[in-house]
Amino acid sequence: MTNFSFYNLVLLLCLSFVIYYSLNIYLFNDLQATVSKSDFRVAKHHALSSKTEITKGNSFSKNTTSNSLLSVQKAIVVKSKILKPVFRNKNPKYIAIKQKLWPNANIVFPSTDKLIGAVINALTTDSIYSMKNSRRGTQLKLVLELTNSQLVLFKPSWYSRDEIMNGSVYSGKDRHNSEIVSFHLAAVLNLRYTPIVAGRRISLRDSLKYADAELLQTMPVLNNLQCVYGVCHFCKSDEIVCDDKQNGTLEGAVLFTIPGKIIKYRSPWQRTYKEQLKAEWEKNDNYCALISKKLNFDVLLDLIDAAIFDFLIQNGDRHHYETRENRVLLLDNGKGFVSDAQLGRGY
Ligand SMILES: Nc1ncnc2c1ncn2[C@@H]1O[C@H](COP(=O)(O)OP(=O)(O)OP(=O)(O)O)[C@@H](O)[C@H]1O
Ligand SMILES: [Mn+2]
Repeated sequence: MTNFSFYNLVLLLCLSFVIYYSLNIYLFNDLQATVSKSDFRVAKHHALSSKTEITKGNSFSKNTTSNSLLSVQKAIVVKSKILKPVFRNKNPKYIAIKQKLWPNANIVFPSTDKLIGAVINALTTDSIYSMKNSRRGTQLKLVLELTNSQLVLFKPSWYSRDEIMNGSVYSGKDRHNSEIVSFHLAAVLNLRYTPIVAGRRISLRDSLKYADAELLQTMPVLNNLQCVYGVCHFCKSDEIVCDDKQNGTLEGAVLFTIPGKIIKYRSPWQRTYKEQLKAEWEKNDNYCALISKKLNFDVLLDLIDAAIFDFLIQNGDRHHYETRENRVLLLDNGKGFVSDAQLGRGY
C-alpha cells in the first residue's frame, strides 16, 4: 500500500510537471500568434527572466511570476475573443454526457433552467393553505402547504440584521438568511446539494386560520402581536417569534422540500460540544486515513466539499450529514455567518 501510494505520488508529480511545462510552452509559444506583439514581448521577457532565476538556483521572484501570469491571463483573454463560436458555445450534448458520466443523486436543482426562478417566486408568493409545526430537527420550523399540496419548511428570523452573535461558534438560533445565502452560494459553486431557499414574510395573524390545533396552542398574542414558539426540542414559551410591529409580518426562509429518502449520519468531524474535550479528529493527524477506510469514497469527497462550503459560510455546526441515494446533501445551513468573536471559540 505504501509503495503503491509512493509511486502514485511520483507519477502525479511527473504528470503535474509535464502539464505545467506543456501549458507554459503552449501559452508562450502558441498563444503568441494571437497576442499583440507588445503583450508577447512582456510575456517572453518575464518567461526568460524567470528562467534565468531558476538557473541561478533561486526561487521565482514573486513579482516576476505574477507579471508573467498577468501576461498569460491577457493572452488567454485575447485568444478567447477570436475563438470560433464552435469552441465557445457549450455543446448541449455535453450536459447529457456529463450527467451520464457523473450521475449525482444529491443534485437537487439544475444548473440552468428558467424554472428555478419560477420555483423561487412560488416559494415567496404562493398562497398558504395550511400551517403546522415541524417535528424535524431541534429548532422551531413550520410546515407550510402551498399550491398543489407542496409542503415547504419555514425557518423564522430570530435576530435583527445587525445583531452580532456571541458565544461559541454554534451558539444561538438558526439565522434564516444563512439558509438563503447558502443556497445562492452553493449554486455559484456548482454544489447543487442545498434545498432551493427563498426569503419570505408571512403574517402569523393572517395565517391563524390555516394553523392546525397543535400549533395554535403555541401561538399566543403578546403586546398585540401574533407570536409563535412551536413544539420542538429547543422550543420554549419564552423564546418566541412574532409578527413585526411595523409591517405585521414575520420574516423567514422558505425551504423547498427535497424529495426522496434522506438518511442522517453522525458526522465523523462532529464537535464534542464540550470546551475541555477534544474530538478524535482534533487530536489524530491520521484521522482522515482512518475515516477514508470506513466511508464510501463519494461520500468522503462530498464531505470535503461540505467542509469547504462550511468554511465559506462559517458554519461550525455540521454535527450530522444527510444523504440521498448515498450522496451528501447540504442541509441545515442556518448556523452560518458567525461573528469574529465566535470564530475564535470553536469548541
Ligand atoms: N429542505 C429540506 N428538504 C427535506 N428535508 C429537510 C429539509 N430541510 C430539513 N430537512 C429535514 O429536517 C431535519 C431538520 O432540519 P434542520 O437540520 O435544518 O433542523 P435543525 O433544527 O437545525 O436540526 P438540528 O438541531 O438537528 O441541527 C433535517 O435533518 C432533514 O432531515
Ligand atoms: Mn441545525
